[in-house]
Amino acid sequence: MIGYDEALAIIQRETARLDVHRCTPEQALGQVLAETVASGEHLPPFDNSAMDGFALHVGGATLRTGSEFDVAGAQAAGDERVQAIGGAWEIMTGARMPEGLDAVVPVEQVEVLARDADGRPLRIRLAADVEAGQHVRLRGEDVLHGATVVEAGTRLAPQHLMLLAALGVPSVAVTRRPRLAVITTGRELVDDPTRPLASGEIRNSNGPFLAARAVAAGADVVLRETVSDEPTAYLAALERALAAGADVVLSTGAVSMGRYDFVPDTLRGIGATIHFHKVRIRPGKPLLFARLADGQLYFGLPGNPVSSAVGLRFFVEPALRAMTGLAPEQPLRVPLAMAYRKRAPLRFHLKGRVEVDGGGRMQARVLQGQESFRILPLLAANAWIVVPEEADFPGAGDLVEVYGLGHLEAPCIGEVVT
Ligand SMILES: Nc1nc2c(c(=O)[nH]1)N[C@H]1C(S)=C(S)[C@@H](COP(=O)(O)OP(=O)(O)OC[C@H]3O[C@@H](n4cnc5c(N)ncnc54)[C@H](O)[C@@H]3O)O[C@H]1N2
Ligand code: MOO
Repeated sequence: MIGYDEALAIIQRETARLDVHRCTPEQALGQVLAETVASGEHLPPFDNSAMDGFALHVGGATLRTGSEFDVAGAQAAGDERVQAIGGAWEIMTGARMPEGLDAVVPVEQVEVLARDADGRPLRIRLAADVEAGQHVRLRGEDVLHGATVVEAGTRLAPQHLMLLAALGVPSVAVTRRPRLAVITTGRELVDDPTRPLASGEIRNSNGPFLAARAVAAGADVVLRETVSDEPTAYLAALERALAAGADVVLSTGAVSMGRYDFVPDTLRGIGATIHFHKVRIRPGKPLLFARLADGQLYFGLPGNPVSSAVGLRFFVEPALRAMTGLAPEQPLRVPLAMAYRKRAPLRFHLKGRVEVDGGGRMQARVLQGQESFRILPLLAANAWIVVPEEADFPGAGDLVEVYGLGHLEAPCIGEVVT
């Protein structure tokens, strides 16, 4: 049986970047940039005023309170380049600075001494000193033409769209979203919530969870089906998954030691390469990772609900990152709130809460109810706490690794709940 780091290295070795296409930045929201974007424009594109007021020429000295100026013209946002020859120019926020002027005095710091018949100011007196450069936003002050603004490997968020729009970037190169299929196995499973359970049946909770988590992880779910414990029914579902274009197929159940655990043998029978089966982790030890004959990745997740969640979070999500060009994750390291004794020399993935104590310090608390069939404690969890194989009894205050509930979500920080 291999350890987690070895398993992760195999997944990364076996995972290739998906193809790249160009689309508008808005269409690329949530996707990962495949090429670095450099600015083709200055931002701001011209020197402009940060205030409604009057533009002046200051030069090397300070213009003193009480100085008076005739108003030579007016500039509003959208007005084109204009040459100023002395005097004050009435100016609006965002308007292009008249050439030759280098400062703006806000309208609140000016006394208007005379106006024309339409109420436009003709002469002003300064009610405050004015320094060169004040309230002027310089061309290229935010972004210079040619500067790198978004690196390849960045997942585009709304703030990237704001900057790319400000710079007039019409299209970006992004890696397409991975397509994923979920096949839940087990003749005990019931998908219809209105159907009463017959003896021995349970409801399928892995299917809806994994499909929702896969979407939150940046994948498109192209198929979700439940099959009985019949290899033929399973193979038919797998064929439909591949026909739907899946890059990654997940199944739950039928990977352990039971008589109906048909997934490994059935995969071998269709020419899949099984890279590993069973990892030194809890929960989720019987996890299987394979490559199908046509190159698609296959994750056989154990059937217990939390085992399937751990399999998705710590095995499938790293593969989705590698497929889209996101760098491997870095966990937070947070002190444990209370000592935790592990019951086996395995790497543990624990339902946890990151909390802030009374002194404002972060702590990670292992929740009650760690068994892999227990779903309810997941609702109190805001993070996964990972305790490595070699640490058997980490004490209060020892640093442990903390991961968000999904790879695109930072761990939340909650209040201490007692
Ligand atoms: N003799 C051994 N038995 C088991 C071992 C072992 O090493 N030796 N490992 C245990 C561990 S750990 C796990 S995890 C499970 C994994 O079993 P399978 O992946 O083969 O899954 P199933 O047996 O089909 O189901 C396990 C469990 O999960 C429930 N289940 C399955 N699918 C769903 C679903 N879609 N929604 C909700 N619950 C589901 C299923 O009814 C079982 O209770 O094996 C242990 N046994
Ligand atoms: O490791 Mo199993 O995944 O304990 O439930």
